[in-house]
Amino acid sequence: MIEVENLTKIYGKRTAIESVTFEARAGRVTGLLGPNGAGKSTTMRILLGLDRATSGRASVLGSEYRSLRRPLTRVGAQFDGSGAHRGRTARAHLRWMAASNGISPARIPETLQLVGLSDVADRRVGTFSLGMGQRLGIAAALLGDPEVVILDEPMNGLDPEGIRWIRDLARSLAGSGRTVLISSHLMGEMQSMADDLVVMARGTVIRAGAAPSLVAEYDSLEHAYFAWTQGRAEHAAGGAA
Ligand SMILES: Nc1ncnc2c1ncn2[C@@H]1O[C@H](COP(=O)(O)OP(=O)(O)OP(=O)(O)O)[C@@H](O)[C@H]1O
Repeated sequence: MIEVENLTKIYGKRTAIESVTFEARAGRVTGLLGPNGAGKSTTMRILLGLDRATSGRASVLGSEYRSLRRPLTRVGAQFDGSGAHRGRTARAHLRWMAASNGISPARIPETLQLVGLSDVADRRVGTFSLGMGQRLGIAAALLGDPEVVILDEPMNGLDPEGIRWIRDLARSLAGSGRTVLISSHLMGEMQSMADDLVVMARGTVIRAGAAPSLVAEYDSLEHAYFAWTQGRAEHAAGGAA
């Protein structure tokens, strides 16, 4: 369970997010959507204790992330690719993460298998494709077998097979009772993956709720998304002057 309540973050004179409120529930995939600059990453960073809120509250499993004990066994997050050192192998990266978080080494081969990296586990991360790097980031998120999984643009750089894999993974994580929060710009994928949606624009939540009812009056999530966010992107799309 993720609860975000009246969350506001101000950087200098810039309000990145304002009074953001939503929940992501256990057993469901919650899709976080919004144009560039909407505040999705800021919200996720605060949820993960990587940044402090100016005001408001963000809790995971009933506590602030920073106060969770052995957080990687409670909350797994993939943010900005894998974050692994380029000179390390995938296995060594996971070994280091497991050792520094009290996670059983037995989880390393299991997780490598789960993300499809067993065959390249002993290659240096610097030789990985974008998609392999994404898979390693997801492996790190799942290593501690957490109850809450947060994925920021996990489909970036993945081929169609990889995208389908993420969709199935998200569904199976939610199917086993986990809370899954995913941000993405891929509307077709979000439509087939998300039970609930949180749509942000210019730092605020403009729609939140069960995906089927939010999208009901539109042909697709993509149509709905454009109707909701029209004129609310931080930067207007370039056109002829
Ligand atoms: N460290 C920072 N200092 C100043 N402004 C920031 C900082 N981080 C984010 N912002 C601003 O806060 C707003 C929200 O940015 P954020 O990265 O959270 O959006 P986003 O929805 O994740 O966008 P994207 O889809 O491009 O990743 C933007 O206007 C951004 O410029």
